[in-house]
Amino acid sequence: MALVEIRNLSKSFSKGGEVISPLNDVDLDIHQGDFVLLMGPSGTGKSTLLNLISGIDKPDQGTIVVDGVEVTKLSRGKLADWRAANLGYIFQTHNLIPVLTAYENVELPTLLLPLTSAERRRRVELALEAVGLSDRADHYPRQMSGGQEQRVGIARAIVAHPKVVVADEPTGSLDTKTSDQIQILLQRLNRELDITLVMVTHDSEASQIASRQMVLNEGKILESDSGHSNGTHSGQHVQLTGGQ
Ligand SMILES: Nc1ncnc2c1ncn2[C@@H]1O[C@H](COP(=O)(O)OP(=O)(O)OP(=O)(O)O)[C@@H](O)[C@H]1O
Repeated sequence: MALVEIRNLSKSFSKGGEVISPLNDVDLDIHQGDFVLLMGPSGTGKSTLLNLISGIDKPDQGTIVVDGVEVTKLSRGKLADWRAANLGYIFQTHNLIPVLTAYENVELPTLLLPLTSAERRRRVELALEAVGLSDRADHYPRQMSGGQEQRVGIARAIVAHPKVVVADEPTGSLDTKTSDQIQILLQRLNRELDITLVMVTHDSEASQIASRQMVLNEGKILESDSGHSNGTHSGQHVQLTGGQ
């Protein structure tokens, strides 16, 4: 069984008296450990698909099942709980809270989970370590570079140990060098922590780091076979579980 099963998914919007249908009867299976790249021209529904997978928006038709839970059926209240425990979201602009430190920004999502304070601290420390920012825990966003801020955004997305992490153009606001570093970090998190990732990008070079590559156009998803196989990584392994 796939980790994410999308069936007959359709979504339309009314815009200026016109109906736009970015997703039209879409089927897609995403498996545990996949790193899916979602590409396509502007306005073709890539963000719409991420918002449906993460339960931020509801489809007009179709179902999304994540690890056996039909997300498209959950009530608003249940969706918030489900999202806190199962879904990580990496934004293009990291959306960090400026008056909180890196540690506090990463800790935020864990406050919604039933964790002891010791377990919460352990998870935040491991997430910061996974993105290479343990030494910046007490820094505020204004004291960090754009790349470091995005690392905090990534730590925040993985701290709850979500089943799926979606990323909407996570390198879209970064320079080429920083963007490459963030992509390599995402690849490591995918390979070493087995984090399932769905990433929207306009950067065709990102096909180097993903295991599957898809293009969304005219309401449909087409998968190309140019993604890289998700082999075992031989480098030093990071971990989110603290070895337990
Ligand atoms: N809430 C909304 N109300 C009306 N139209 C919407 C809404 N959300 C998205 N759309 C429209 O749906 C289409 C798909 O939008 P979406 O943001 O998913 O595209 P995208 O592929 O992510 O684009 P980009 O690459 O530019 O970010 C666009 O025409 C957009 O204007």
